[in-house]
Amino acid sequence: MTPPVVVTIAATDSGGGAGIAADLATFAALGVHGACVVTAVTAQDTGGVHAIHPVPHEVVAAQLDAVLDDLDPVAVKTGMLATPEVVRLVAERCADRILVVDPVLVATSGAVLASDAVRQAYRDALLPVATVATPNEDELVALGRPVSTNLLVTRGGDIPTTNDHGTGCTHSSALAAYLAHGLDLPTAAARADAFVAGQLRLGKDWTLGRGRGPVAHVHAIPTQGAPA
Ligand SMILES: Nc1ncnc2c1ncn2[C@@H]1O[C@H](COP(=O)(O)OP(=O)(O)OP(=O)(O)O)[C@@H](O)[C@H]1O
Ligand SMILES: Cc1ncc(CO)c(N)n1
Repeated sequence: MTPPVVVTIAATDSGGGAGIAADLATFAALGVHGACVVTAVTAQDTGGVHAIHPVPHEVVAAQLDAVLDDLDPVAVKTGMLATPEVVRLVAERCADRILVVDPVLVATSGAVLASDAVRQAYRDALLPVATVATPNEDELVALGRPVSTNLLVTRGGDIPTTNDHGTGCTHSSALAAYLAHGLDLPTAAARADAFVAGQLRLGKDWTLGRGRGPVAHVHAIPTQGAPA
């Protein structure tokens, strides 16, 4: 059976925990084909965000045109959009699809990932056309109320771990994947919570990097067959 297509519009994380890496790993795990539109390149590790380099607007638009035209994704998930122009572009081009907006404004590390103009564009243009938005509590405050869309406010959880970098991206991607498979919003939301919890449990004792490690993006680590 041909899998549904979901496109993530987001930035890279050189540490592999958040952003596009998290999104594509989650899509693959949940049986959807993932396409990706890269909005920015970040220099990032388990300690924080060191640099952000936005991709030129026309290159973002060209990626989005290519994917929408050829692969016809049933669902779109947005992560870090980097500029107000890209926020508006997504609102214009993707309003007729399942649209999961993770308004990436503030990372768990506290790093500020968006300007005031980006925030304003979310409020004016993108949130009103979203199927659902998944701000964390800091982002909800930053967006200000009221926001006119279905809101699924994310907040940590009860699994004790410091390996939680990328949980927000993983959660919103899982939500988009389950919606793409046809589940209703409450069921998709419950499954997305369970998926993230399972991945957090898998990686809770890992020692990757010196800071807040990535949420697990693998599924089972083979004990046999690795090169000696
Ligand atoms: N410690 C935890 N135990 C169980 N579930 C968790 C935990 N941390 C996160 N989650 C799940 O992941 C979802 C997203 O987490 P959170 O709100 O912390 O993301 P975030 O702040 O956007 O993360 P990031 O900026 O690192 O991507 C939560 O709503 C919850 O379902
Ligand atoms: C690229 C990227 N997207 C999203 C987040 C939010 O955690 C992050 N830290 N980095």
